[in-house]
Amino acid sequence: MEIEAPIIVASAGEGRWSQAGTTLPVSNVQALASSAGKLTADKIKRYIRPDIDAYEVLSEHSGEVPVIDLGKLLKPESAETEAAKLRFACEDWGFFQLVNHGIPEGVIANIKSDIQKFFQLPLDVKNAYAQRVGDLQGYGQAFILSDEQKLDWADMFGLFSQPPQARDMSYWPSQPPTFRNSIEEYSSELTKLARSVVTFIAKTLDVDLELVADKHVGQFLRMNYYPPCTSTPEKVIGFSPHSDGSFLTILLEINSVQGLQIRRGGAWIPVKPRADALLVNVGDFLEIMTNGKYKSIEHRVTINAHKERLSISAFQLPKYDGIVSPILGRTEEVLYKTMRVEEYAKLYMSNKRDGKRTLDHAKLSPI
Ligand SMILES: O=C(O)CCC(=O)C(=O)O
Ligand SMILES: [Fe+2]
Repeated sequence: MEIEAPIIVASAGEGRWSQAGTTLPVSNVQALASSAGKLTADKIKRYIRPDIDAYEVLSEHSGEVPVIDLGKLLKPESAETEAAKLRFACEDWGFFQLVNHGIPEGVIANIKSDIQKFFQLPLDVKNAYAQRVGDLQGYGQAFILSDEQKLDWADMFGLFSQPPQARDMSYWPSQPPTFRNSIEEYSSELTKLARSVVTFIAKTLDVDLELVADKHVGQFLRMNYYPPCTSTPEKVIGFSPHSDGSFLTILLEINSVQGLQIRRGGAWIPVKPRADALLVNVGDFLEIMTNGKYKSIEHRVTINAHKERLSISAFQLPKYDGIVSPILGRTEEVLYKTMRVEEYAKLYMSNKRDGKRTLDHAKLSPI
């Protein structure tokens, strides 16, 4: 089996956002994982992370991730209490489970089923899709740690899906046959949902709604596939620690396999997947805009010895030629620089994703 094929990572669509990063050719991990017998020490070496245990994992707190009910935010009698919870979630956790989100069950079921089918396609078929969009560049997946190239145990496929006028479905895989339709429906539902969440977040900030809501204009969707790793799963990472280079991210955990962990108080808290929720997190741009009041929290994905894990991330993005500035810092000490979105995006793509490096660049006095 050919395992040195390029990773399924690509992006296309919304003009200049797609020029910010480069795709690095790395091995397809799903194929590598299924060649278990041939998974030699040498092959697995690039995936081993000696620092994986640097911080404690506190599983007993995994049920504490805040839960926000969109239905309650929409009802006048419960809106105020729920908005207070939303403010706390953004300030204190940077993450929340969104329930009663209103996305039709059928839309979720279709995207889940089609993404699972997509990753079951033969490697050469998936690679053909990746190569088709490859020259338009995308997210890389290799990390340079102490002179040695380290890789994440994941395959990814990502494309811009919004704004609608920039959406070109022909870049999306046409297999399974219902895939493009599922993506289109999910993407447009998510765009509506993101606007509503952004509006509620803006209300919690006590600033001109337009200042915040206008910042969210585009969406990048990325499917993530983490194969099981029968050899040393505890030393291999699915997704290196990072914070998201987005305004907000909305995550659907496709097959409810645990793996995502979020940084809190110097430890990692595993997130318990909830089939009835979407997981929302504050991204770097929102942290900058709120002058650090709302936190873009570091997170990572661990992997499983026996079960594959699938997810789809929807990054809500600001205008590429816009500016991001700490609008809430006017009456207090300003902690972040005013930056061009393009400048930040290029910095983000060029950095290894070890924690909050890119955000540190945006701080006036980096810690
Ligand atoms: O797969 C996950 O649960 C998280 C993926 C993630 O952190 C990302 O796409 O930025
Ligand atoms: Fe992330």
